[in-house]
Order: sequence, then C-alpha cells, then structure tokens
Amino acid sequence: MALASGVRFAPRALLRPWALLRGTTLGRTEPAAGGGGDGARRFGSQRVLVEPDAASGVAVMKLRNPSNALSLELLTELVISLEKLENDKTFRGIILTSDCPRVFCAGLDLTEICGRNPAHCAEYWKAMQELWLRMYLSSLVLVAAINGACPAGGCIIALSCDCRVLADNPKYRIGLNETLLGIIAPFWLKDTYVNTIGHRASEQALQLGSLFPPAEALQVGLVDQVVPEDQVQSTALSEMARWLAVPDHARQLTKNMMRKATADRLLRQRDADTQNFVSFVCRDSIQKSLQAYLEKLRQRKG
Ligand SMILES: CCCCC/C=C\C/C=C\C/C=C/C(=O)SCCNC(=O)CCNC(=O)[C@H](O)C(C)(C)COP(=O)(O)OP(=O)(O)OC[C@H]1O[C@@H](n2cnc3c(N)ncnc32)[C@H](O)[C@@H]1OP(=O)(O)O
Repeated sequence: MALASGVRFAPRALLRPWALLRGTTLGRTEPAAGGGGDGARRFGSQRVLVEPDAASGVAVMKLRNPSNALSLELLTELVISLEKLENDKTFRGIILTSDCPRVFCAGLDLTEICGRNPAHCAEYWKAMQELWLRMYLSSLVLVAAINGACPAGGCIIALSCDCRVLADNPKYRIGLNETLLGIIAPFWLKDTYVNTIGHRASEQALQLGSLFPPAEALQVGLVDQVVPEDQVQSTALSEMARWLAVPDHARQLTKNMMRKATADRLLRQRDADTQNFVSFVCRDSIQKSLQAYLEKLRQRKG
C-alpha cells in the first residue's frame, strides 16, 4: 500500500488492513438504492459507505460508525476507501458526509487512548496522521457536507477538505475544543487551523477551545457555506461542480503549492510527534481527565 508519507509508517492495522475488515463488505460492490446503471455501483465497508457516480466523477463517502468517533478501524477504512478512489481515474471528487443522525464526526475515539498501552496509542496516532496527510494532500477535490456536530478530530477531517458546507442547526458546532478536555492540538493541526482562519482567530479559538455555531463558523471562515439542513447535499454538489470546472492539473498543482509546506512539517517530525502524543496521553493526569470526560459523555446519554 502506497503511503502518503513514504516508508516510515507501518502501523499493524494498515499493513494488514483486510484483517480488520473481515466480515465486512469492503471491496464488494452492490447496486446503489434507486440506481442500477453504469456508475451506480456502491462499495464500502462496515464503517464507510461509498456511493460512486462514474458519470460525474464524484463519489459520496458516508461515515457510519457510532457517533463517527474515529476508531482505528474507521481511520483504516477511510484510508482504504480514499486510496481506492484516488487510484481510479474515473473519480475527480469526493463529498464526505455522515450517515449518523446529528453527528458529522465526534473526533478521536477516546476509547482508543483511554486505558490503552503506549504501543496502541502510537499505532492509533500514526493512523490519524496518515488519514490527515492523505486527505490534506489528496489530488481529488474533497467537499465536506457537514450534517452534524463536528468537534476536535471531526473538525480536523473537515479542515483537510477543500471546501466545507455546514447545516444551519445551532447544535451542529464546529471547532477545535481540545483545551477544554485538557489536551492540546498538535502543531500540524494548529497549522491547518491557521491556514484556514488566520493566526489571531486561531490563537483565540484554540486557547478558548471554541466550538462555533454555524453563523459564527461562517463569519470566521471556518466553513464556506451555511445552508438549511435539507440543502447540505445539493449545495455540496454545486460547490463540487464549481471546483471541478477548473482543469485538474492546474488545481492540483496549486493545492500542492498551498499545502505542501504544512504537510512536510509533519512528515519531517512524524516520529517525534507520535512520541509527544503517546507520552502526553499516557500521563496519569491526562488518563484521569479523559476517563472522567468519557464517563460524563456516557452519563449524559441516560
Ligand atoms: C504536545 C502534545 C500533543 C498531544 C496531543 C494530544 C491530543 C490530541 C489532540 C487533538 C486531536 C483531537 C482530539 C479529539 O478529537 S478528542 C475528542 C473530542 N470530541 C468531543 O469532545 C466530542 C464528544 N462527544 C460529544 O460531544 C457528543 O457525543 C456528540 C458528538 C455531540 C454527539 O452527541 P449525541 O447526543 O448525539 O451522542 P452521545 O453524546 O449520546 O454519544 C453517543 C455515544 O458515543 C460516545 N462518544 C461520543 N463521542 C465520543 C468520542 N469522541 N470518543 C468515544 N466515544 C464517544 C458516547 O460516550 C456515547 O456512547 P455510549 O456507549 O453511551 O452509546
């Protein structure tokens, strides 16, 4: 499997991705609902459903994990689906959205870093880096159709797209709220925020752990459009058409020019970034506060 980073990254899950997917439907195709003609074959896995439309060259990728928390399995399946579309010259763009009601993506799956050993945390963080690198540097146009809450790691996924359309629902807040959990956004995530909303706005939002409701997210430039919920998909398609109207080679080279330095910074320090993450999250104090946060989330449900 070709990796965005070259040769250094070899988490077990990605070296043996199919082992994780045993019993799932990844790689199988089936007719899309209401479809049946050329380009209407969907494929996917347990946690990622892909609805490709060969005629338009656009695939809709739907996340369908509980709360779309970024488990190791979800990260792995996302990378595999992305790679499959990248390698198929039929496709020029992906619309990324959620199949879970009210949640686009709940961010890191905290159960992957709570009570886990350092090796697991390292493997998990490398998978997170890999997904970000692949999405941020993708040659395809990525449009996020954000149809639910989008905190922290969910915001990372959205920020790595080229364009963001957010449903106008005050409960669907977006931002990097890490500090409120007692954790810190890594430098590459901070850089992505700065690239999107500027230095001062990022400084404020990161320190305060701001989660922006739709109107504020639009105002600060975190999303490109806010539309009624039932128009998120159609607006994402219109945005996609606008981006695909540009010749691919010119758009791709320009994207690379804009993003390469940010990605290279992580590529140069990937191992150190992993070590920082592991030593930070494995501290007793951080483990205790993550446990308490998870417990609060579970209780809130009842
Ligand atoms: C220098 C050193 C650098 C060190 C770097 C350190 C860290 C990395 C830093 C940054 C990277 C990114 C970090 C993150 O992403 S942390 C995660 C942040 N996410 C959140 O805070 C969101 C928490 N969830 C919610 O607010 C809500 O669940 C929701 C997403 C708004 C959805 O609300 P809803 O009411 O629809 O659902 P529930 O709350 O009932 O949740 C259902 C179910 O899901 C579980 N769950 C939710 N979120 C998570 C999660 N992130 N991880 C694991 N599990 C989650 C929740 O507990 C419920 O579970 P149950 O079993 O009860 O069904």
